[in-house]
Amino acid sequence: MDSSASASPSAAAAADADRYTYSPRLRWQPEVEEYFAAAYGRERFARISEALAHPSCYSCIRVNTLKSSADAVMHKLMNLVDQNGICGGINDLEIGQLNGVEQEHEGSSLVHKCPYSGLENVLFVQGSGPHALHYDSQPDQSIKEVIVSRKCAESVLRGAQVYVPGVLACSSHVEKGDKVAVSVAIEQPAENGGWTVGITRGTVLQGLQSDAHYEERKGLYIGQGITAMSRSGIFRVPHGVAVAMTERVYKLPSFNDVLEGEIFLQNLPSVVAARVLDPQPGERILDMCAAPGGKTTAIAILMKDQGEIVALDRSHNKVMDILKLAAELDLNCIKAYKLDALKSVRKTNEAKNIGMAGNCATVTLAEDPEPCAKVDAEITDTSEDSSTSVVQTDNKRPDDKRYVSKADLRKNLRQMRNGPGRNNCSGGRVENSKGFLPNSFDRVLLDAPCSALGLRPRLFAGEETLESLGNHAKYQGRMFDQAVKLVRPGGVIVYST
Ligand SMILES: C[S@@+](CC[C@H](N)C(=O)[O-])C[C@H]1O[C@@H](n2cnc3c(N)ncnc32)[C@H](O)[C@@H]1O
Repeated sequence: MDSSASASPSAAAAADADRYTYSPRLRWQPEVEEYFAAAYGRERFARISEALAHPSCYSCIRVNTLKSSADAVMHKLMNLVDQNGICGGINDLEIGQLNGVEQEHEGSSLVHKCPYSGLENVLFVQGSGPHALHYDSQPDQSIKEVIVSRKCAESVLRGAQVYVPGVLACSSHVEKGDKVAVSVAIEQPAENGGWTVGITRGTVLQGLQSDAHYEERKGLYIGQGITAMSRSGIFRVPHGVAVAMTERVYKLPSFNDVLEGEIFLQNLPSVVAARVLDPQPGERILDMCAAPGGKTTAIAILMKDQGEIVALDRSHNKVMDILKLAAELDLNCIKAYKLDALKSVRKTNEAKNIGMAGNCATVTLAEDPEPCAKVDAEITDTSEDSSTSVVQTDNKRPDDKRYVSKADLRKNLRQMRNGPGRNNCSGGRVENSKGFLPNSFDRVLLDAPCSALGLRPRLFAGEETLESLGNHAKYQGRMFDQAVKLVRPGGVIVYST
């Protein structure tokens, strides 16, 4: 490289070996680091912190047992590994090293059944890493490079390709088909006491020490790949693969479009949460923070798609995600609604006023000619208390767009008695819910939103302060109060985070 041109070849090689490695150090707010070091012990927290910056070396797959069996899927996955190497191009030699012996069939050694009782629907597919990589360069030429965002790098470490929006900077003169080293730009302390990435998208790299964040990227190389477009293309087109990874620090299975509808990639603790809830066919279940629906669909499958799962999320688009996933897995017992879980207990006097027998007053009716998303926006924008503004109509002006007539409410009630009909399918629509009566669910899953500090790999943890961590706990506590009210006496609540 230019920067080491004046050094001896062996010194330059040593500097390169040091530079082109993956040895990230997770950054925390100093107060948070101190807090955890005191809580866990300094050494243990250092180990936790180091482990968080690396991905898990296996993928966990939940089988949709309504469509297939664990044995059948295991067989198919083994064949796929043998035929296509879904494990990101692990070659025979590495497979042999991974298992200590030369393997004739990769699949049988890489796909395993979960050994824990009650989790017979779970399979593990083994990946490998970290691998020490050799980054190629032409004699007398600097290595061509691409710098990606942290989020992009976290996905690449889990097996994804580099997509266009994730690229921050690129060497000059990169053409389609060039081999590039891929590194990641991570937030650094800023002068104002905050954090900054400090690279403007489109920055040109010269392979010099004067390049953007040259020093800081030492030890942050996640692999090597072939560019799928030129430098100008990467910064011109809105989407698509920018770099197809050929060598990775971590080789993990990629399940893009593999056995769609038959399998779902899910972390083991999430599978366990649904299992512990132990839902029974025919029951009424509430999943309070449900998107994108991983646990909701696990629950539906455990219930053999019989009964009712009410899946809530406060985000319109995320409710759409739940509906899409349910459709993909062919599950019909899931009803997803947009609702702030902090307001999921319906006020009982309101229910009496409108003679509600059930619990769900969907604001948007099947016959409503306006897309629900529009109604959502109106409600969210105009009222702090979005869940109550719609039905308390008596004091509303007739021209108020949020006004819902008694006829509408009666229609709504009829609809509830008769079932959701076509309105239950996604079709781009999302229904609002008014909340639910106390004691009205057999089981409640509260998978509360959290700091996500335990999600691996995590390359930066500086955004959380002690105050924000404390606030998560308060928010979670308020949700738990709602869950307690909604479960029937003798019912079950599972709290997971
Ligand atoms: C941990 S994720 C849930 C993951 C989900 N249970 C699964 O297994 O796929 C937390 C979810 O809570 C939602 N959320 C956050 N605050 C909420 C609130 N007040 N009411 C409803 N949903 C909320 C977020 O939109 C996010 O989708």
